[in-house]
Amino acid sequence: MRRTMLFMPGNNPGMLQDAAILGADSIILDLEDAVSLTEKDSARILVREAIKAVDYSQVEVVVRINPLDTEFGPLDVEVIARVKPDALLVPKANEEEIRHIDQLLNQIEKEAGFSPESIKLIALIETALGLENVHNVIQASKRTAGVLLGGEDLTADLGIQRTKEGEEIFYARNKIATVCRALKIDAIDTPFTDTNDYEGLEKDTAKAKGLGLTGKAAINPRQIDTIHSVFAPTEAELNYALKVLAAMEEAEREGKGCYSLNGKMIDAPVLSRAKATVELCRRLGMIPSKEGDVL
Ligand SMILES: CC(C)(COP(=O)(O)OP(=O)(O)OC[C@H]1O[C@@H](n2cnc3c(N)ncnc32)[C@H](O)[C@@H]1OP(=O)(O)O)[C@@H](O)C(=O)NCCC(=O)NCCSC(=O)C[C@@](O)(CC(=O)O)C(=O)O
Ligand SMILES: [Mg+2]
Repeated sequence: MRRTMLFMPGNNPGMLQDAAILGADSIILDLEDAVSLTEKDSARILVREAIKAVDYSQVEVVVRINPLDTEFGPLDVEVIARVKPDALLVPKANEEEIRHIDQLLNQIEKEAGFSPESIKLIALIETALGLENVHNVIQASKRTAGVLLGGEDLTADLGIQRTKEGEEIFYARNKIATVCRALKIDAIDTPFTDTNDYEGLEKDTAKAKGLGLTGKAAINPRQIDTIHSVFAPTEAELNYALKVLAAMEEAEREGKGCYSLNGKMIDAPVLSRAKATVELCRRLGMIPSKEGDVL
């Protein structure tokens, strides 16, 4: 699961050291915008050494590289891929760049003796062109495991203002959620940048979830619990899903093909949503995982 992907500057040793125990599903060790030009080389070395030395087995380790057309990008791929992070996050992703990185990784994996395609890619969609081409961007590599929406850069590219309400990124969220769902990969929402506004974060996360995004980037550990709680089904949703499944079992016992719950017909989409809710609750440990324990 990638409910939370926590960004941290790749030049901050303290943050890299503690990153595994903060509770995020993924951590993004950033070599791009959070690191100044003068620190790019030292940050790359620090991130490489952290991946070698720190026990990150509890979290997914993602490294945001610099674009390949900068002097830093190619070296980021070369140096970081050799220590086998779980994934690289590709900023301002476009088709060509994803294809090129895929080829570089093929070569490195072969030389290093890693399994083919063991290093995944996450495409950071933060340009108008990337958004319009998102389907092709994803399909440029079989490694693409998710898309992350970059709201700040995208709105800058569109020449519009970024607001807390986020109406201006409705289309981007919608498009990314739909394409990712169609291609069965994760759709991660842009970070909420006011780290002290928990209510705003909760509303923003709920909006993204409501449109079909499957997780959200974070920029501070204090944001993790709020995001996780929004992405967890509520008690009411779980109870309803359990009732739907119980009604289905009863209908099956009675040989009925069609049945209702509290007067509402239960059809295939309702059933499949109920199964997905129960499955998610099991994965989150909200209910026991053994089949039959609950129903
Ligand atoms: C925001 C702030 C400065 C606040 O600092 P504060 O000091 O007030 O935080 P406090 O809460 O007081 O910290 C309490 C304790 O947590 C530790 N701690 C804090 N943050 C932590 C963290 N992230 N990871 C691990 N540990 C952390 C801290 O070290 C301290 O530890 P300790 O001293 O031991 O108690 C800080 O969080 C921070 O730097 N965040 C990351 C910023 C970043 O990576 N930005 C770039 C990526 S986004 C981006 O690029 C998006 C996009 O691509 C997309 C688009 O386009 O939209 C774009 O282009 O924009
Ligand atoms: Mg950005």
